Amino acid sequence: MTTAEEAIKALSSIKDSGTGKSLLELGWLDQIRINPPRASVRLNLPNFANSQRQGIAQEIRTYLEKFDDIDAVQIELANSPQQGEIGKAGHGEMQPVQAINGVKNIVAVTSGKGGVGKSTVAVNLACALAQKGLKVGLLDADIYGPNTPTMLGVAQKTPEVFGQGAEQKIIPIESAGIAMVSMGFLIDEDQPVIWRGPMLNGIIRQFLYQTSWGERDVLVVDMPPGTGDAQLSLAQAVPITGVLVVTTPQKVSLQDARRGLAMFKQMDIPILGVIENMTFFVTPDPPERKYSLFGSGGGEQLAKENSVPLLAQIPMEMPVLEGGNEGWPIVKRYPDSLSAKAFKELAISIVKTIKIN
Ligand SMILES: Nc1ncnc2c1ncn2[C@@H]1O[C@H](COP(=O)(O)OP(=O)(O)OP(=O)(O)O)[C@@H](O)[C@H]1O
Repeated sequence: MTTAEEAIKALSSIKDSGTGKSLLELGWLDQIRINPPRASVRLNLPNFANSQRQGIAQEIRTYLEKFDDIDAVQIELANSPQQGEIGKAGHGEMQPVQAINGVKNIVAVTSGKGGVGKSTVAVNLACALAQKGLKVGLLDADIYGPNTPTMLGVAQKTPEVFGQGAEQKIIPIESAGIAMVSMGFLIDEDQPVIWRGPMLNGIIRQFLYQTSWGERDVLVVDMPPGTGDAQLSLAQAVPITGVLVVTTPQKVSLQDARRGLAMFKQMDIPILGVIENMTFFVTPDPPERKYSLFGSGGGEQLAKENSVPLLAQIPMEMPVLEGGNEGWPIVKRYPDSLSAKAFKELAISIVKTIKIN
């Protein structure tokens, strides 16, 4: 007669497709009862693994039905305390955040509102960090506007994938000394995409764990704007070193940025600081004049309210936009411009804050 020990041994070869770790090791197999011809298994999956539920259940059935005396396998779901809760997923007592092998720091670039320059900041910060000799990765998790491939001039490329099943790995695209992967490589830019929570979870986890990142001092993550499933998925999956909140100076942008910042704060994830973009407009023709097109003081106010530093004020300059369109980030194209200098100073602050040598 099949024993519980034999069943556990058989099930120990089922792995989480994200980390490659066994379900037993992860504590996702909560209870196993063997009473031939019946067997029952209780799963205790964290929210982010819900997209794998059906696949895991199928694998459990396949393994247990191989025993001659078992022909009915029941799968139950444990009531996970994490269900639906925006809790202390990142740094508190809740299980399980899993680091990415070889990745020392994860910095998420976020904003409350779209179009404030989050991707521009993520790309230029990544470039400026790489220019300082750091090993940098960039994960573009912006499902609604994955435009970092365009900004880095690699929109036509497709990353290679090797291996099979849970062992599959994505090879990041190399550009400007950065290893990057993007939602933009997977979806058609011109087609609207409706992402449901579990799908989004699965894809973000694949990008995190099934990318061959190698050794990285920093992985910069360009988040979608807002406070949705993508933010939650990231926060529940990996230990985030800190978050950078991008805003423009005006009040309407600030209100959204406040919400974005509050979400990460609520999850106990450190806020590294605020970045104010488009602080003033610099005319392309001399004499150099500065125009505060969007008012002033917004970034400073947000930083003060939350007792975090205002890490950078990035001017609005035509070459930033041109560089973005042409796939040639400003820190590389015009390293002496005011914006490039601001991005480089930002990189220095980040290196100091997260203590990378
Ligand atoms: N400092 C700047 N000076 C000039 N243009 C800028 C600046 N920052 C961003 N832009 C331009 O503004 C546009 C929006 O920027 P970006 O795509 O970085 O914003 P986003 O917040 O990531 O947007 P989304 O929410 O769509 O992802 C881009 O065309 C970009 O080149």
